[in-house]
Amino acid sequence: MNFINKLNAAWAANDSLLCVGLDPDMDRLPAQFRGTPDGIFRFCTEIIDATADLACAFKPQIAYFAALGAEGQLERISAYLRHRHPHIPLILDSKRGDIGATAKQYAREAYDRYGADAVTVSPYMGADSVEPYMEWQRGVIVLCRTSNPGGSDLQFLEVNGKPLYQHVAQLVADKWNSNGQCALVVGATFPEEIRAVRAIVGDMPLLIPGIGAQGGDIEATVRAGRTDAGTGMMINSSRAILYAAPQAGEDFAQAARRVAEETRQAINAHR
Ligand SMILES: O=c1ccn([C@@H]2O[C@H](COP(=O)(O)O)[C@@H](O)[C@H]2O)c(=O)[nH]1
Repeated sequence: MNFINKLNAAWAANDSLLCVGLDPDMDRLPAQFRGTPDGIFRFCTEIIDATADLACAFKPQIAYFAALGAEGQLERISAYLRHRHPHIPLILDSKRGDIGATAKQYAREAYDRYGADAVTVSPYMGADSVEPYMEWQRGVIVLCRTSNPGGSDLQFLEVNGKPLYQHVAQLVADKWNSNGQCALVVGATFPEEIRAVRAIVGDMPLLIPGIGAQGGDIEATVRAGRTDAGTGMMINSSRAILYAAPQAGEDFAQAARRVAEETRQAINAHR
């Protein structure tokens, strides 16, 4: 099943637009997972099992694995997700961008090594830098209006009367999405920009990081980004779920589940 079909099915099956981010930070892992050879694998798979019926996608950010030399554990996490929860898409957040020959290797890394259903890419180097991803017939999620304040430095520059991020949205909608495999990253910290992007791209899915630890407003995000069908979004939360402070009697996975459920409900209240 291709990425968009799988995403549509997960939205419906779990009644969820919540994407659970997998950003394992060694300094914040529960003590039992630190300093062991497979601690990241065990932590992430417990989070996956605790939230798989509440999520429309999982999004590992590759830096958290690569920085620790834990790419092998990410491979095992991806295989685990495919085996145990095959209906939930895996989005590899790697934001690569390079010349075509190198992009071909990055695409292989994402789709073959990690078996990702979709991968985030930077549009900055243009069409030939994303073409190798398109050849795989999987999901390609292009950075458009990122959630960080510094994203405005370039993404808000006026070009021919409109901000650069809107040109990116238009380019992806008109040209790069010819096989219907694209999505865009737009931050929850910028709901007006979500609204503007939605108006440009129709029903194209949006990956929306920035709620939870970054403080984005869930209601404003959902109102701005929902499609007529009440879907169209993968609203990501990573740290707020992974490191939810356990309440009395809870363990870390139960706390993660509680926050994931609260977040899903908060999103669904405005769909
Ligand atoms: O514009 C962007 C693009 C990607 N991210 C990534 O999403 C998560 C957010 O984590 P939180 O803990 O929920 O803040 C993280 O992996 C970022 O690299 C983003 O935040 N903004």
